Amino acid sequence: MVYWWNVAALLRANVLRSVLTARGPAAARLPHSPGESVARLRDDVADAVDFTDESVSLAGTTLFAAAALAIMATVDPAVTLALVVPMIAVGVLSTRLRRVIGRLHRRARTLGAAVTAYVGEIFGGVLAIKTAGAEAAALERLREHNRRRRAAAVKDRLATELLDAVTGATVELGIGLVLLLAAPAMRGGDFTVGDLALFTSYIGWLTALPRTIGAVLYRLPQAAVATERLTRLMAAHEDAADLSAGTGVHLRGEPPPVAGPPRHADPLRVLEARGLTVRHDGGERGVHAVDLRIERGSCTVITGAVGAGKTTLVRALLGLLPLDEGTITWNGVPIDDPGTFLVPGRVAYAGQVPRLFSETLRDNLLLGRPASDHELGRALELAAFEADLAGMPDGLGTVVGPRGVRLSGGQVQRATVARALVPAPDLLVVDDVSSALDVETERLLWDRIATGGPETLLIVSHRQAALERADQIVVLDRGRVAGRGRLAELLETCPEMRRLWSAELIAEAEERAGK
Ligand SMILES: Nc1ncnc2c1ncn2[C@@H]1O[C@H](COP(=O)(O)OP(=O)(O)OP(=O)(O)O)[C@@H](O)[C@H]1O
Repeated sequence: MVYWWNVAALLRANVLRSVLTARGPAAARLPHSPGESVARLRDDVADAVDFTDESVSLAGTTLFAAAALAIMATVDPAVTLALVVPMIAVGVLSTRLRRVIGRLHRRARTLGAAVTAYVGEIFGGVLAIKTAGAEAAALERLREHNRRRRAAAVKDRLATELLDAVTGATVELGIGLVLLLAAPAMRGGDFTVGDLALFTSYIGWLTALPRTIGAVLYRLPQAAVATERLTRLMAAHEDAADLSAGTGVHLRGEPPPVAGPPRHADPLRVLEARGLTVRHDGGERGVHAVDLRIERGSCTVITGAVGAGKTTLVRALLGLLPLDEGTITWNGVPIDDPGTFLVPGRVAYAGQVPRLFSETLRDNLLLGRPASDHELGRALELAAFEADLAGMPDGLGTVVGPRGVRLSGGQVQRATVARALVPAPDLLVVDDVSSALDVETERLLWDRIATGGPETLLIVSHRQAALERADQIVVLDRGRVAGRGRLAELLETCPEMRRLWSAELIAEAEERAGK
């Protein structure tokens, strides 16, 4: 049991290590639904470990069976040979059925993961389903997913049980054969009662062999499917050897302390991107040939209409999305893998959709890194969170609930910004926080960050407070740069900026009037 869980932990840790640290954007490797990834870490890991578990006993069983066979052959070679024949037949049948079982198993796993993914979506969207009155439709869809999964699982199970039954039947067949073949020899006195006792006790060892081989054989295609599905979550250059490599997984006792992000030798002077192009699904949507130059101490604001490509640009720059074209340099030196270079220590990122974990506020800010309460307090103050913290009886020990449900949307958003500020990055990147923050709170946030936060800022925003303080605004329109410069210049030269600005003035005036 300990072996089983240790191997499972090793496989899961290796997949997670690769997802979190391997070069290249992890988003490109993960399936669209988190439920599918979870299903792989649960079911495929179990399949792979079951196979290795069975394989361990194969060596011992083979040794005992070989010894039993040798002893039995010296007593009566003919009867012994007759016992070997059905075992070979089982071996041949197993080999034949392997491909079929592999196909059926792959289908069962895919449909099983679809059910998990859909249940995950239902839990994530309970409110949306209820407000749309779509409970019946959602449940019917779940039933349909389940029906398909059940049909595939029954076929998969039938095939494996059939093979198991056939291998099991060879034991009974073997005993019958010994009785049948040894009867004449016993009558003639050549096969003694002692020989019969020896054969019937050894037959167990002998028949354990096809049973074990059968178990290994029918688990082999399942393990192959599982290994393939797990390695597909890992970086492109990693394979089954990396999946099972002993990479120092800590299995017993207290885990060692996590080191904070390293301070890098070459602090930011200028981060430059040229010709950044991302085509979502190979089409027009995304960003096209965007240049960006971010100098130390500057505030750059990316703005544009809904769907203009702002998030895509930021994520492409940070290596979170695969680039179709473009180069990125740090102080003039090309970065060949932004995903592992533009990370805490150099850059911190607060995404548009904030993610908190079901832990305390302190753990959410630290994420395992070392930092004093004083440093946390400073980050929270920069993120305009200190008044909220003062109102929390448990302070930094407040448990925020799954995804931070016990906090307001604005608190989750600002806690995420505070988390990005804890490691005091060279460059702070914040994607549109305005959906959860009112105009005044957002203004306070930018004021605080501008006076006491990181020197260099890259902000996605359409708010006046951000646009007015920008040294450089990049206006995106349908994935392309429509204008670049300070607000005053752009209001003169860029029609898209004028349109966005007047829409923003109206929206903020309405918000202040409480509409
Ligand atoms: N993963 C994806 N797959 C396919 N299309 C995508 C994907 N992500 C974004 N898009 C599309 O690319 C375009 C740009 O999206 P993006 O999220 O970058 O815009 P945005 O300016 O950040 O929008 P918003 O203001 O709503 O945040 C949109 O048309 C969007 O539908």
